[in-house]
Amino acid sequence: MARKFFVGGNWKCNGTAEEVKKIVNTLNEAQVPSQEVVEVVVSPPYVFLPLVKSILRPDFYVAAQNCWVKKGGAFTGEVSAEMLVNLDIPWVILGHSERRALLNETNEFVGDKVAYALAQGLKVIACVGETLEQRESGSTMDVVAAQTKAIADRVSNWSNVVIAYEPVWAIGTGKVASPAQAQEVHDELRKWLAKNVSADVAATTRIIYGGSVNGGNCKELGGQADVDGFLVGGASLKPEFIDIIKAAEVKKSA
Ligand SMILES: O=C[C@H](O)COP(=O)(O)O
Repeated sequence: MARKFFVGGNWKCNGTAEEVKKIVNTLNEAQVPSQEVVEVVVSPPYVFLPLVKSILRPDFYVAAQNCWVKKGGAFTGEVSAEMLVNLDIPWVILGHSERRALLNETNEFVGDKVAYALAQGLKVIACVGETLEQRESGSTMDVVAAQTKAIADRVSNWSNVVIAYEPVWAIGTGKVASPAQAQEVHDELRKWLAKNVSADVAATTRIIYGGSVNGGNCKELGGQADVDGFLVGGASLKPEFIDIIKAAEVKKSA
């Protein structure tokens, strides 16, 4: 089964209601490849989820940027996976490096969240990636494997998981991984899945790249054999996000 190109826009903690409407209007008017070619998901801050869902074109989907690790209750400030399901929000981003670093989310905690969200029926964009220090010390694959293992230890059905490889040093820095660097890690990650999960999961799970993706570098990155799309931060707030969605065409002509 071919892996459908996936483009996610992570708006992080940005925007006013007016700005969000403007971004959605731009997306709604864009001519992009069909749903058969590319799956597009945008992830606004929590408070804007219902607004975005209500005005976004029907061939694009919404994602939350996080959710709680277990059933709701006395967890002030958290939003449960069940609430997202209740609002018909299909996707959630979990394990983003900003949350791992700023909110001390461990591999195990992220693994628990992924398993819980999937069990409630959400689809998950699970983020992994190494810091610059880890890359320079040669431990990129050990770090990414440990992050993925914490998920694999808790999840058996991978059909609703997209893995986002996001090297921390490339996020928001303008210092994008080279196509070869991205391909190398994606290939290693796929081999890790084949060895530790199954050949089928390795072949079918989409591994997308994130970190300073923009309208200029998306085609070459997207043309790599094991790069199945992108998780885009800064550029997803700009009209160039449409060019990034269109990069899905590189796989059609490959
Ligand atoms: O989730 C998205 C990533 O953190 C990438 O962000 P960026 O495109 O601004 O580097």
